[in-house]
Amino acid sequence: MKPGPRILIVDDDPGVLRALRGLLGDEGFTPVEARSAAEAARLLEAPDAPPALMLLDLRMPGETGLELLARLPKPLAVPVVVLSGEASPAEAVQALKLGATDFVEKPPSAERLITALRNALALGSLREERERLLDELARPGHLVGDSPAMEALRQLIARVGPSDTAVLITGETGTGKERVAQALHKASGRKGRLVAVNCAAIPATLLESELFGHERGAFSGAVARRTGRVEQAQGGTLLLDELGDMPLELQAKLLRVLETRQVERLGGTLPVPVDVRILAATHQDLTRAVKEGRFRQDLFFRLNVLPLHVPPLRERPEDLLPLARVFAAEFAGPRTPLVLAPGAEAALRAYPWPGNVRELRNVMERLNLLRGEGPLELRPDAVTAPTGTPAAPRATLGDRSYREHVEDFERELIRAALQEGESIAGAARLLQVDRGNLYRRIKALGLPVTP
Ligand SMILES: Nc1ncnc2c1ncn2[C@@H]1O[C@H](COP(=O)(O)OP(=O)(O)OP(=O)(O)O)[C@@H](O)[C@H]1O
Repeated sequence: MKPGPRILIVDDDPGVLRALRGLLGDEGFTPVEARSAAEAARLLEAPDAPPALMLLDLRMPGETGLELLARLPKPLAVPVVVLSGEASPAEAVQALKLGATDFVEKPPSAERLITALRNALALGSLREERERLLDELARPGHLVGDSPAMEALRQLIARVGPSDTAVLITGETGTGKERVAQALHKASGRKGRLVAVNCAAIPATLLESELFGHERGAFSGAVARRTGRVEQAQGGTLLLDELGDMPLELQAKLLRVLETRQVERLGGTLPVPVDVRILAATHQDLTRAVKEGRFRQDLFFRLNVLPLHVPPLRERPEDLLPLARVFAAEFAGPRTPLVLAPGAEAALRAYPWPGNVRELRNVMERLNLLRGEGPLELRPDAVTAPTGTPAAPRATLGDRSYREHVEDFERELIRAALQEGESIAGAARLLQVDRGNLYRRIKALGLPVTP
């Protein structure tokens, strides 16, 4: 039989140790004993068999339980249940503040003690699970997901990452193109930074100097010399996000940089050699843009050497739960597991996710904000609720705020403009607003960029 979890019992009283040893052994735990705080500290650090939990007496001669808790690194490496007896309630509260999970009065009732130990162990493994998930999310370029499509993407990234060739990353809005770019940069082993430029968010008039930099006095307002993003990515990777929105004349300049591997700052005379790997991302159909004369064919060929497509989330349902779990871990507190209500997984699969992974992340964030005490429960209505279909305006707000009503209206207006204008630039023209501002509103409202 597999030995049960190791419980480190810390008490100076041999009688108590003996009684606890018997009780815990009977319950299937593996007791380990320490008669002083110093001995406990040593056992906690044992690299081969660290205990799963520490049951700690507060009153001990020499270093007390509280003193030991105070000096252990935080967060505590193992859950701690304290035994308070002669110790005052104030000391027990102090122990909880120092990170103990629970306290049990001495002499403990067997039932109360075993429940406390089991709860603390369950909490400990939840914490570990959360740490693991957060770790997964924070690892730069790590792609979460169990679908065959994600696995294929990971393999492709490992293969093409180390080359210097340009990569064109395509996929709907929010599918994770930027995350794929981070993965490619990491796999490239290039020493420099990954610098991202969003070609749709920067006004067309500023994009050139943003990319290529300028010399002092190159234009009115150029009060100092500025290096462009291409140069900032020296030795690293430049991600041109929303490339389909780059104005035609800049496309020509970009092509020159790709061919000559040199940039010319605005107002500058000497070209600067650059060693930069170019990645481009777009949700647009560039072949169509080429046909319609909005995108240069030569640049398209140059960038399309290694096309990499990120499929929409609705085509890879196996990724839904792993992603939901990492986002739950990201937003919810350490004691909050994700609980799936009956029908929740089916609802996730049935929903078309027009905003893809970003939308799923928003759903998890909203769920966490609306949660009271208790677990983060994903119910089917979390995704089936109509998103932002505005009710006919009434003079009352109902259960929604003024701001939410206004945002609903804005969402519908922008959605319609995107549909009719066929791109952000087209929608901006229809609405007579600045393209960069419109782009930011689209993101803030959680709308898909794709018409
Ligand atoms: N496989 C994944 N694993 C973990 N996080 C992901 C994954 N895919 C997407 N995300 C997260 O979802 C969000 C949206 O992803 P990202 O910004 O990369 O999408 P995008 O395709 O570049 O969007 P856009 O077209 O709007 O620029 C980000 O918070 C990103 O970290």
